[in-house]
Amino acid sequence: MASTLHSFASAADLADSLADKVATTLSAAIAARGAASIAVSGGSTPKVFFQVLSTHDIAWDKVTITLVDERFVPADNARSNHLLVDANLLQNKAKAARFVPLYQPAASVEEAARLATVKSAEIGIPFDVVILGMGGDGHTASFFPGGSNLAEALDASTPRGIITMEAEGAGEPRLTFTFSSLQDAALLVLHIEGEGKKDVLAKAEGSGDEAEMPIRAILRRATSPVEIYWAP
Ligand SMILES: O=C1O[C@H](COP(=O)(O)O)[C@@H](O)[C@H](O)[C@H]1O
Repeated sequence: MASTLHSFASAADLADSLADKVATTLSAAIAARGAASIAVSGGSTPKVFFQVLSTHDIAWDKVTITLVDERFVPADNARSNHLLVDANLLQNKAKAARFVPLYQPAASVEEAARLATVKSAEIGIPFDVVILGMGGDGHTASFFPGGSNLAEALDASTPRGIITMEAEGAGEPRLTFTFSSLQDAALLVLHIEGEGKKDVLAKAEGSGDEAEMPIRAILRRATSPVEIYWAP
């Protein structure tokens, strides 16, 4: 499916525009079905966008928020994506939203993935909005190059849900929605910032294996168009 690049003069401009687009999409879903869903990324990039989105006038009590991926760490760990969402998105008007965490306090990451899959199945499919990020190594969600379950995660026939991922560049074991869960969102966004990420994107758009740069799976095979939001 095609992708469209939306470039902005600053990260603040990007955050305003992306928050407007997401708010409009969520509100349209609520008008049509009485509910809306959004899966967001962690990392350093989405913080300002989260803060702006949290102030939008949406029927947040009808919105379910989850994460595209998470570290196998509790929500009070400084590296938790849940913590980032709590501090920046589940604030202001968005406090009324329901949050479905991927981390579960289970004995193993595999058991946590199983429990998270059960809990996330209550969220309607497909997602109304998915916001992906991208690492400098071309990973997105927790689809890491060299990841322990990368082939399964990227296989379009792997069922919707959460699987585990371990990789050298990932730090802790990870929990990630599969490619099949994310690729058909009504609004599928790749949010990246900085010249370095633009270079990584250009490389990913070239030829080469998906396993080397897993973002290629989204760019090449997502059934929804990929809206790329970039600022320097
Ligand atoms: O590990 C992760 O990193 C990516 C990118 O993060 P950034 O700090 O370069 O913005 C993120 O999309 C993913 O959700 C996160 O778990």
